[in-house]
Amino acid sequence: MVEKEESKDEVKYYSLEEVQQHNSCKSTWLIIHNKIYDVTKFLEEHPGGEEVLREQAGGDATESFEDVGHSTDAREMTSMYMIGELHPVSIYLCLFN
Ligand code: HEM
Repeated sequence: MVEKEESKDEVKYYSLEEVQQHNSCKSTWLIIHNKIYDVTKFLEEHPGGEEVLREQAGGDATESFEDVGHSTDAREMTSMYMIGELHPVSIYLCLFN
């Protein structure tokens, strides 16, 4: 029987609270455009340095990510670290609180 290694069409949703727990160098998650990225293994490789990513750890890095004006290559690279999306309820709460 052939089994799929992973199902690409299944989106994993995380709440803002879950993302906020991953704010250390042991586990560093970021939100960019409502998508969640685990950049723990990328910290040392990031051309813009580790520090800028750490500053945003556990939170929404969309504005700083866009302010830098990342290249198309950098944008494509983000998909390697995407682990899921921000839960719609968290998006709603972020917008209206
Ligand atoms: C998964 C997320 C990210 C990826 C894959 C990524 C990737 C990259 C890459 C490939 C570069 C080299 C320049 C380019 O190609 O544009 C770069 C530069 C840089 N990045 Fe990121 N980046 C990410 C997130 C962030 C975030 C959240 C910030 C800000 C908090 C940031 C700040 C910077 C800075 C300051 C530079 C240096 C720009 C320069 O020297 O001109 N990056 N990044």
